[in-house]
Amino acid sequence: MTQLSVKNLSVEIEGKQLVDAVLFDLQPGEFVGLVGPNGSGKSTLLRAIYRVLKPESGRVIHLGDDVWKLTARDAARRTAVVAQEQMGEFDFTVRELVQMGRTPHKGLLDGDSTGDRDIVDQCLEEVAMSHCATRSFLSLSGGEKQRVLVARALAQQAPFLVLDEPTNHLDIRHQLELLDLIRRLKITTLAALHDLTLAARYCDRLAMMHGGTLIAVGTPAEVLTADRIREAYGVEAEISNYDGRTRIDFDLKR
Ligand SMILES: Nc1ncnc2c1ncn2[C@@H]1O[C@H](COP(=O)(O)OP(=O)(O)OP(=O)(O)O)[C@@H](O)[C@H]1O
Repeated sequence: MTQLSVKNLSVEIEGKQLVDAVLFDLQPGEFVGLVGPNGSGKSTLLRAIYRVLKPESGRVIHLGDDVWKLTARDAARRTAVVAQEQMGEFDFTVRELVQMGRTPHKGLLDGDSTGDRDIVDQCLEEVAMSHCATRSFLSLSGGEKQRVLVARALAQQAPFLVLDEPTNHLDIRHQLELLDLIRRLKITTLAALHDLTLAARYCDRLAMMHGGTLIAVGTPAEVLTADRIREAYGVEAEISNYDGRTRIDFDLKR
């Protein structure tokens, strides 16, 4: 069964078409990278998928149900999100913040069970942040905050993960570790990514946006061609394959 179907999704804000009739499917366990230049509509598309921005038309079907018709609680059980503007202003400890990921699974008056605590511990461990469990979230560095937000999303144990530039703020080691973790967990994931080389290496498929439309969906090798990179990003690209890994050299001019 297809896990997620995005059907002719269009988003308009103040009369501007930001996402135009986007159509694609995600299969269970797939890691799909959403790529495209600044302002191409990646975050807007993701917001419509995780129910923050109501689409003008089209539908988002998750496991057979229209996500816009689910209750907020049901939606949170199905989709975990690491968004860009989620850093928050209220101060919690790292552990409290990750515990919030368990909320959709609990009743109004339920405390934290041992099971919940174990899940929180394990998620902090996954992102190598256990040593900061009692620290104030606001005192963390940008990259540490990002990893805690990933831990919170993992603690939600939703079958679908949406990440908006999850490697933002991360140093190279933590970028590799995070992408590796997502691959290992085999949760169906849609992630906006800027680094095309890393996207090619870790994603099963890529979806490329340009000017609000999806211009290509396919394997990294199918999507990342010099012509398409020129069309979307306005740069020249030389693509090579070294030991089965895609390498891309970029240039402003040929
Ligand atoms: N609330 C809004 N009102 C008006 N324009 C908006 C609004 N939100 C986004 N836009 C515009 O829509 C376009 C797409 O923005 P979006 O954030 O989806 O792009 P993106 O591909 O995620 O970009 P980036 O790579 O820079 O994060 C941009 O031109 C942006 O300025």
